[in-house]
Amino acid sequence: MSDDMINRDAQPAGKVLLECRGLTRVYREGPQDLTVLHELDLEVHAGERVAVVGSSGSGKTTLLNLLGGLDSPTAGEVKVAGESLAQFKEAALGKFRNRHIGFVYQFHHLLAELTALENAALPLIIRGQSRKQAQVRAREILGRVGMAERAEHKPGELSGGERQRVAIARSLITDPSLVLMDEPTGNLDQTTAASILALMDELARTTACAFVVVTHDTALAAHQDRVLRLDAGRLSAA
Ligand SMILES: Nc1ncnc2c1ncn2[C@@H]1O[C@H](COP(=O)(O)OP(=O)(O)OP(=O)(O)O)[C@@H](O)[C@H]1O
Repeated sequence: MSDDMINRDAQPAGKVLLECRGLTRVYREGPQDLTVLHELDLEVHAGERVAVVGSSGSGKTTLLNLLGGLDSPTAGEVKVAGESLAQFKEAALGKFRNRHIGFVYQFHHLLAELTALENAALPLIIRGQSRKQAQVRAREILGRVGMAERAEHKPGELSGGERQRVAIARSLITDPSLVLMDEPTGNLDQTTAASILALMDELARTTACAFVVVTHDTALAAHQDRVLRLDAGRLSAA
């Protein structure tokens, strides 16, 4: 058995980092209710990587938003690191997110007027670190996603894949315990996508960071420890 397989087998024994019980999201639009997630249960362990696949409109982004506290469930509960997200008021939730959760959005959400370095450093500055300290760490993490040479460029001067790599660096800079990714390799060529996968592997192994990755990329999904399919509001093994 390779070292890689030994590590993968060991991961589910880690503590439960993310827990959802009876998670339900109903959109009330006009006369008809749209139930996108229906009493969904999910557990993700520290160091585990889970892919969520499903057809367009099946509710993958809705699920990710609930897991990260960007949206509130109609019913049910999300716990991250043992804490129920529902207990937090907005400012406290923001702090909790900054401490525990990294996001990579489908559309990277970088700030246009900041350089790649400044964008990647931002979560640490929000957390109260000095600009200088934050930028040293940002330079390091940009190096890990192959973006050291482009650190001084603004998003408008970068390609789609380069912007995505900056967004990934920004999501990882706080050493989060949970990273939520919406189509992280959507814009990337195979080589860059492979380097992102390698980085995720290393982080899951060395920092016990857990990943929930929404994707249509079958190679990316197959690379995760578990693949779940979202269909008719429920999750099942794919
Ligand atoms: N704010 C909203 N109000 C009403 N309906 C919504 C809202 N957001 C999403 N929906 C609907 O909920 C369903 C799930 O949307 P969601 O974006 O979660 O799907 P998805 O699986 O991420 O899709 P895709 O793969 O196309 O990105 C869709 O039918 C969508 O139209």
